[in-house]
Amino acid sequence: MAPPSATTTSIQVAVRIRPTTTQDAASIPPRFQRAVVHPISDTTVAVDPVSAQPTSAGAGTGASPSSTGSQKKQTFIFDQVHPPDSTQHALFTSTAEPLLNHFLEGFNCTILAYGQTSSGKTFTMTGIDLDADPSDPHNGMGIIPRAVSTLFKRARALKEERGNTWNYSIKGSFIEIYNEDLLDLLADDGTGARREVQIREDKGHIIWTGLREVNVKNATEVMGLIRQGASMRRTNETDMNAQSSRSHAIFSLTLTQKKFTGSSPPPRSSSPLPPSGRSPSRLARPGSMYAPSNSRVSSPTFGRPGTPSFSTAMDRGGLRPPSSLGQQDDGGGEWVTITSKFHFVDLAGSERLKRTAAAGERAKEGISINSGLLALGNVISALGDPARAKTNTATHIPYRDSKLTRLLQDSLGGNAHTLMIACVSPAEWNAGETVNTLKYANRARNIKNRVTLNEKEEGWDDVEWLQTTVARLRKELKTIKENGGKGAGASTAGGAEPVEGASKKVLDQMVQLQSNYEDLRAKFTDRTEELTRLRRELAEKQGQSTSGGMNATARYEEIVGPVIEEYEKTINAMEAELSLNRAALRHTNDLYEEKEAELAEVTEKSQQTELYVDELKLRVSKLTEREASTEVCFCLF
Ligand SMILES: Nc1ncnc2c1ncn2[C@@H]1O[C@H](COP(=O)(O)OP(=O)(O)OP(=O)(O)O)[C@@H](O)[C@H]1O
Repeated sequence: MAPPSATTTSIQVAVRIRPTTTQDAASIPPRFQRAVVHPISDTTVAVDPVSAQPTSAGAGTGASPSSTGSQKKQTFIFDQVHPPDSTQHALFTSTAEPLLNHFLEGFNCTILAYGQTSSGKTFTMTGIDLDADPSDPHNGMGIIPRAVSTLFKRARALKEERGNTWNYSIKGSFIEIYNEDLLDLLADDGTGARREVQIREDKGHIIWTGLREVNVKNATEVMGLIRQGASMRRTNETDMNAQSSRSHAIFSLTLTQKKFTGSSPPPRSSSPLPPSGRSPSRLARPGSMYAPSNSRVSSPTFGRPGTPSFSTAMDRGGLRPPSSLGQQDDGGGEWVTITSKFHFVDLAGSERLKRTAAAGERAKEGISINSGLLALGNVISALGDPARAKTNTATHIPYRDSKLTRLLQDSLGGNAHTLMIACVSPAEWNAGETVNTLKYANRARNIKNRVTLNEKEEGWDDVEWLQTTVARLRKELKTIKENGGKGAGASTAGGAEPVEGASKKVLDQMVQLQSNYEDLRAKFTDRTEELTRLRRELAEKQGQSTSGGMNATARYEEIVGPVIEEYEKTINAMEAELSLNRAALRHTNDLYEEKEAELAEVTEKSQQTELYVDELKLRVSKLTEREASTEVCFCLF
């Protein structure tokens, strides 16, 4: 269920009609080369009647044309229609650019290029002239490079405007689905082997695990990743496209923003990400901002559930030993993390195997591509079913029928602003596929997504943050120890060791608790996932039972029912244990604070003693001076 703050938004659909290409001239029989797809307005496209029923292939392909023909002109309405002469820049500004605003606000976004083989999907998403200037409106760069360049420009401007109350980091990943295998296009272990990526579901949200996410600092670095991934992607020559994509590819950007919510600006040292090259400050968190760039990670869940806030601890000075802070955090606020994902999806083209003259491996690829697209079509059909929208009933959506639909679950009917670009060829030869594409795209317009801001306060549920905090505290304790219990930067005369020892003990306890907490959470997630799966299967069986098979369903219920019950019990127990664990962590944190306060007190006393000693020393030297001058006077008399 979407959180109450979620808003409903429809999937936007833009159609792009590509111009006639030289490949068309070479591969399409001349009499079927005429353009039959025309924009009627900015939002309407028409497909002319295909009167002549082409029967022979010509052009040496030996294949049949795609269309069985239509005697009527067909028109379709979309959110946008782009004619063959629309430039890459114009397409970008009207489709991707507005989505970048949502992305920067913290919403997930997806752009999906859909269409038959050779309809211009890769040209639209990636384009050509990849070494050119992405801000130049005249070159052939596609949506991804332009979006990346714009994103960094905007992020830099925001940084300048907001100063140290806001920080960001960006990561890129690139995967492909090839023959139903999900592979990491950026994984490079030197062996040339491709790494598999897994899909998990956590409380209804899709998580991709095992993929390499690379920290990127500028558009040039992102372009490097795109080139690297594109070179790994399976492409091949078919009769219809000299460089046909044989896999579905998804390039993703993850934007992590840290926002300070206090009324007054946070102290410089509490900024989680230094603007440039500075080493992380002592309050830097979470670790992901500084994660080694080649780390293998799990993607963040979309719309993580609310967590008990850690703000109270932070407000009280939290885990910061005041003795080593050096400055006060009197901003009275807290850091909030906003994570958003932008998926750029370039699907492999739907194709008629006969027409692309596919055989052997090519045919296998084609079948796999088509089955993924078929599953996508079924998901779009189910989600876009007008009856479903009207009655608001929960229909079964067959996301699990393919890796592609599973991956895109959040983008289709889930938590994302999604734009589909339906790419079509203008030629009569392709009219059948074009009409199919337009029908699917039209149906996709009915799909409603529920978008919500992926915002969370740093807190007890944020393992990454807890880890960084513990690491930081350890470092600080070490500093205190090295300074002989004086605290970082303080000059005291010792006396803090016993308190420091106690403080360390509490900290160790906290680390232990945190690790237990993590284990427990992982188990909890697994059980919940299993339970969701069982429930869904049961619901499916129940759904099927209306069309017969009552006995089988009853038997299934008999078997699965107790298992579900058992899982529910375990999950309840785990939830209780998790909350106990959180309470223990909180309690330990309070203890830690107490010890830290004691340490600060001892440190302060030591400082006062030192001052007192200095004062005494001064008095002694003054007295000595006075005595000496008295002696001189005696001599004079
Ligand atoms: N808008 C356009 N302007 C100029 N050329 C285009 C345009 N769209 C596509 N093309 C050209 O058409 C050919 C096929 O395009 P592209 O490879 O992008 O198709 P595709 O849909 O990705 O195909 P596949 O599914 O087989 O990978 C390419 O040579 C491309 O440069």
